Amino acid sequence: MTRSSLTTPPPGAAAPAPPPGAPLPGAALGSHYGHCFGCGTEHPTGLHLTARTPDGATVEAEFTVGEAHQGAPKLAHGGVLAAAMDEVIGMSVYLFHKPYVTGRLETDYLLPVPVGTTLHLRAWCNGISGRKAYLEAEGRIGAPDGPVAVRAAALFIEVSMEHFAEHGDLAAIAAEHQDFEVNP
Ligand SMILES: CCCCCCCC/C=C\CCCCCCCC(=O)SCCNC(=O)CCNC(=O)[C@H](O)C(C)(C)COP(=O)(O)OP(=O)(O)OC[C@H]1O[C@@H](n2cnc3c(N)ncnc32)[C@H](O)[C@@H]1OP(=O)(O)O
Repeated sequence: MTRSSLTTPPPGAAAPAPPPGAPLPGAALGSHYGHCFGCGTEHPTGLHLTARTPDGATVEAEFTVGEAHQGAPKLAHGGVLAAAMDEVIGMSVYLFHKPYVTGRLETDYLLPVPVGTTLHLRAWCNGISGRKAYLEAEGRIGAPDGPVAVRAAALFIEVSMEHFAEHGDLAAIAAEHQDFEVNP
């Protein structure tokens, strides 16, 4: 992965162990919000990612490229692929049960991804330092060990739940998100 210093963890930044109550190895992760473009089941043209954690520390998901996701004819739009990376990375940092948002997302596009392709996504954390989480993801064509089409490195920043309250309904977020303390 070609990455900048901004998405490279500083020396000594390690990924913490999942906290008590974090999803167990093998657990499905579900959608964090029905209208989310990445994982929402109510979104008409979203990515509809379904994810699980094989080991409690990484996230795996699949995304099948549809007609609604084209950039060039019959090829996935690069921004849509970046959204898939953003989503699966967001799910992986959510394993630590704190709210984070994307600060920076760097993406390498290695292969074109045709409509109809199922991308096998994987994301993991390379380290956390203060409010900054350093994460990485890849998308492989057709199978978990297929050719790598997309790679991403990201810096996510921990925020308070009030970050979401300014524009959204915190009570509704809390109702969907039993895992998060609204007033920690
Ligand atoms: C819906 C409800 C959900 C509720 C619960 C969540 C559960 C989730 C579960 C499952 C997730 C599934 C996946 C979700 C979807 C994927 C995630 C997205 O797409 S998120 C949307 C896109 N991102 C934004 O909209 C951020 C917009 N930006 C901001 O709000 C601010 O800029 C923010 C919060 C990122 C930082 O602002 P500051 O004021 O809090 O903090 P400052 O001091 O500026 O930064 C802190 C440190 O981070 C560095 N930093 C910040 N941004 C940086 C950047 N872009 N590049 C490099 N460094 C950056 C700064 O230099 C600073 O570092 P130094 O402490 O000084 O060392």
